[in-house]
Amino acid sequence: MAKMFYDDDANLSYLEGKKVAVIGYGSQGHAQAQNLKDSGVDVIVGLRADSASWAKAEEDGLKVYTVPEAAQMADVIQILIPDEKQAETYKKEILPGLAPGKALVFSHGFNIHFGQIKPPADVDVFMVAPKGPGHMVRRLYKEGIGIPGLIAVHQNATGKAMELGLAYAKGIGCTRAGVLLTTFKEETETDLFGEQCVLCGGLTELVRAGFDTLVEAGYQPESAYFECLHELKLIVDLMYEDGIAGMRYSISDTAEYGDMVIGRRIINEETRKEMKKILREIQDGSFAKEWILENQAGRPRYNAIKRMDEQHLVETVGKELRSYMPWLKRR
Ligand SMILES: NC(=O)C1=CN([C@@H]2O[C@H](COP(=O)(O)OP(=O)(O)OC[C@H]3O[C@@H](n4cnc5c(N)ncnc54)[C@H](OP(=O)(O)O)[C@@H]3O)[C@@H](O)[C@H]2O)C=CC1
Ligand SMILES: CC[C@](O)(C(C)=O)C(=O)O
Ligand SMILES: [Mg+2]
Ligand SMILES: [Mg+2]
Repeated sequence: MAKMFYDDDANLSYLEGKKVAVIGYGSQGHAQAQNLKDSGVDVIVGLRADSASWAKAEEDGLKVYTVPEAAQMADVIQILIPDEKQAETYKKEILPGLAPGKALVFSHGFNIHFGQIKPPADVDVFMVAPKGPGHMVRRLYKEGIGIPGLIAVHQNATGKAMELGLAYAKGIGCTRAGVLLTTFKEETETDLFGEQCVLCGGLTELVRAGFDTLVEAGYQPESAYFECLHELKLIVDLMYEDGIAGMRYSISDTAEYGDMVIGRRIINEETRKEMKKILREIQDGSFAKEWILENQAGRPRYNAIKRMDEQHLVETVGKELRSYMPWLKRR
């Protein structure tokens, strides 16, 4: 039976008298640091001395230090810089600031699970992983809404790692929606699988393929954009609120028949077989190895595909259409 934790299961007092350093002020860093601050936690931010984010974090009312200073000062150190940069920064700038009884925190298990970071045995190591993008972690917290999270303890040196982790999860708003007890292995593997096959890779490729098919058949790109990208959010909102069956309640019977019968031709046995293969590559470490090597080589594949995708017609048409929708929130 899955173990879930909610607001009443978490006590912020475990963070009382402790200083939390959030290392990095990107997607998750800015969200978690500000949510913790608004929850009354004593939080500082650790950045590179020449960081472009330094002034932004200060404007947001946070005290900023270099990474080694923040690691030295804090009792709880949350590493929120990109996964591929964490191991080096940890070794050079965070490890020297660790001391027995301190806590090291992650929002994704990549570096612990794949053995890139091996913390000393006398510190707590836990993960609080929001199941949502950082900008939504912040936006929804301000609206009084929570984003679900995962919690896992890798090392419990103090005997209080779980309590501290739950306090942290409450501080960033996750216990409002529910925090699931998991392991670093389960979080790492499911998170990588989800972002590759469904949430990001599967979705963006599906949108572009649908858009391209319509445009190549001579339909207006604007029509293809509304159909394959814009309306996706509205359909997903219904699934988010009420599941797949709930979404089907709102669409026409014609759409529902197409959903049930034609959808299976798009995501077919071959696709499911490929998903299983991708999962195996995540589980056996091949994907992690590939990503680490891609970074060591200066990201040639990442940069080339990113450049190409940014120039796709779906982006240029979408940019123009969205400029007439002033209600769309800007990051
Ligand atoms: N993005 C998300 O929504 C989610 C992310 N996660 C996990 O959270 C962690 C952080 O991811 P994310 O928020 O996307 O990261 P970002 O790419 O947004 O992090 C950028 C921040 O990291 C800083 N940074 C980059 N390199 C260094 C370095 N060498 N030394 C110091 N600071 C550095 C940047 O500094 P500067 O400002 O100077 O450029 C910036 O502040 C990862 O483990 C990720 O898997 C988990 C759930 C969701
Ligand atoms: C879906 C991508 C994600 O796993 C996330 C926002 O949860 C990430 O790594 O950014
Ligand atoms: Mg991820
Ligand atoms: Mg994720």
